[in-house]
Amino acid sequence: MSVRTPFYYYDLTLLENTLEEMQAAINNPNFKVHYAIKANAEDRILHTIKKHGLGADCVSGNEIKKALEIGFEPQDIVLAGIGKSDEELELAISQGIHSINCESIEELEVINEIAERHEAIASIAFRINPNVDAQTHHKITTGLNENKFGIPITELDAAVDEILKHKNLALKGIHFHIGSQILNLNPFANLCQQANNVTTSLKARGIVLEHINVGGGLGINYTNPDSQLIPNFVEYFRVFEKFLNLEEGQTVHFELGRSIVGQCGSLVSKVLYVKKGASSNFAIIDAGMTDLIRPALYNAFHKVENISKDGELEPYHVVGPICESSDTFGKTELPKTSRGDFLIIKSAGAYGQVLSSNYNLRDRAAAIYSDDISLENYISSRETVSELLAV
Ligand SMILES: Cc1ncc(COP(=O)(O)O)c(C=O)c1O
Ligand SMILES: N[C@@H](CCCC[NH3+])C(=O)O
Repeated sequence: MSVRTPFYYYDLTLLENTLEEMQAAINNPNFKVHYAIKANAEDRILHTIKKHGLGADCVSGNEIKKALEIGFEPQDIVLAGIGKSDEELELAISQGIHSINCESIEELEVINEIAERHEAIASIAFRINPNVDAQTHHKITTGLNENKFGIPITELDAAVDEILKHKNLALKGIHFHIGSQILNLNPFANLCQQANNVTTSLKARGIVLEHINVGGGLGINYTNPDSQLIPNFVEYFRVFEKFLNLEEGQTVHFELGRSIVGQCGSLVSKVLYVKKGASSNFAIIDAGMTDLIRPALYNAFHKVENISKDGELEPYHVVGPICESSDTFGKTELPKTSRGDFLIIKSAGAYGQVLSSNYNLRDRAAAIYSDDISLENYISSRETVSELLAV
């Protein structure tokens, strides 16, 4: 198999197991998960997810097109985004997707105009900013007043007044998404409380919604991934079972991304050079921030392992080849590492490959899948440096 490093390696068995465990954790037939395509949009990943009965949460017209191409039914697709273009709204309305999550009162006018042109009634869910602290990294917090997302909860009444004026819009649901990589479940309980306040006040106006969309956000274990390859979905869904007040027949939508695909992907790279540094040696690898930007963007930690060597651990600063000082995968301990060793950067299945770029005019990393070749076979078939350089 001739795939040049760096490449993404996806363990499809782990993905299948994660999906099975997630579906088994759902006790309520009215709970439905839409996978957040933004986390990983590789065809084989999407086909696997679709096979397990999930819907698709999209944030652009191209994500809708991709979802349709994979075979997701329009009724299983939702669209969010604070800046949807007219073309994206046209696509969503002409395809008759399940709902458009509307993020501002200003957007309603535009959606109505497009729906009218299509002689359609657009199904709307208001994305509400609940001002709930997700207790995660500030750059991936989305549900605080200071964040750009959603309609402030204080403006909900005005938004309802506005939607009722438009004959081509139907208010079907509400939507929230408070942030990502959330490990403490309390914020989700707080979110339920806010959702209950909203449904109560809408009910007082005679409006009973078809669905409540609580977004995504469940985090994964980056520090010690092997100790928890599959997140605790049981506890996660239990929060919503316990705290969300539902009307008969009301459905609850979830938009999970990271918790489904995060642990099944690794970035596989090769050590190019080991050079002496001031406090520890630099292990310079052929993967960089163009392949996985999370460490540079959020100081995110991803566990790095040398899968070519065993032995006593030494400190290394693992860095990429890009001309940016933020192009680092952090300081860690590895067995004595040398040129040609394979290093894997773990937990890279979500917001990894999708966020890659070709800065420095670098090639983008390809993907290989566990059912094409196991990682062990791939590595052992390329043992010498000359073979490595020949791929
Ligand atoms: C609206 C919306 N839904 C769902 C998600 C998926 O979040 P996560 O990957 O944390 O589950 C995101 C990303 O944070 C989002 O912005
Ligand atoms: N890109 C972020 C998550 C953002 C999710 C999109 N709202 C990350 O890697 O953690």
